[in-house]
Amino acid sequence: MAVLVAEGLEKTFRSRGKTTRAVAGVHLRVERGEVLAFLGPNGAGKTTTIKMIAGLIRPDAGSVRVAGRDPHRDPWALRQLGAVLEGNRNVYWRLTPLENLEYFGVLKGLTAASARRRGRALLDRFELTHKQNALTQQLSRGMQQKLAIAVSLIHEPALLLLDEPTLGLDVEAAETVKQLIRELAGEGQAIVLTTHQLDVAQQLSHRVAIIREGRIVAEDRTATLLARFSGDQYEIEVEGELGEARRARLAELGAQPLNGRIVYVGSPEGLWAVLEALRPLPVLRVEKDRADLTEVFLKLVREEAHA
Ligand SMILES: Nc1ncnc2c1ncn2[C@@H]1O[C@H](COP(=O)(O)OP(=O)(O)OP(=O)(O)O)[C@@H](O)[C@H]1O
Repeated sequence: MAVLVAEGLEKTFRSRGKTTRAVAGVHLRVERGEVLAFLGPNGAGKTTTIKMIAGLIRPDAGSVRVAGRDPHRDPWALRQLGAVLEGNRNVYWRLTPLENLEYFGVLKGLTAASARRRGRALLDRFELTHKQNALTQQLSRGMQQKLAIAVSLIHEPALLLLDEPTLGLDVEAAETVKQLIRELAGEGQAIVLTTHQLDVAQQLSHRVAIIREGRIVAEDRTATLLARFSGDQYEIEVEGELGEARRARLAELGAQPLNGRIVYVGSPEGLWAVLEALRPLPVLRVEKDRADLTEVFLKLVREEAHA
């Protein structure tokens, strides 16, 4: 069973005579152990969607099921959610990390003893034990972010919602948080990740959903989406002189020598013909042009804009 199933979500805001259709029929699905990167330009409807999933905004239409139940009707479903939204404001700066974990654990329905036990285990796991009695405001930003994630996991939720988990962190802290997210997913945690850092989304996500003007414009496995947008261009590097005859043959096949490389645009079968024509020159490198998530994102968002 999918941990999150959101279907046909819609939300229109009306304020001071202005109507904004923030979310216009969004479907999302996340399985156990899966990281879904939920991406979109500013104002696309991400936060509104996430808040509907988290039970914070009631949808005008559509449904949300977390571990099979509706967080808008069922407190049990709400307890299946953990969230770090809008920075790390889900922690109290004047409490210590352990106090934060105990406080939020009890708030989520754990007994004081089990909140403390689980809090200690999370501090250990997130390598924060040495800071358990320091004030949270005295921790580094990376440590505060790790604590925010630990707090969101105190009640062992089925679904974790993470908004910009690496924003503002230095390279090392960001790597630690990314590694943590990978490990959590590896242990079966279902995660929805919203971020404008597309490299982070590419590194962490199994699936990507891109929203624009309230609608999902692409939803697929990250690898599939990248492959779909990767070009048919190959670069080949060989050692030695090509010679006249070989150059002519390459031209027939649609391959062009360019700055010491051979550039070929075409099918994989055609590539074999090009390699055959290069025989017996030693091949140093064959590389396919690969799209990254930033290119995919920009193409999709622009494509839609022109549609
Ligand atoms: N409470 C509200 N009242 C009126 N309009 C709102 C409200 N919340 C959001 N909106 C509008 O709904 C649209 C979607 O906003 P939302 O915050 O969901 O976008 P987002 O994708 O999270 O953007 P960002 O990446 O900038 O955070 C925007 O046009 C926004 O101005």
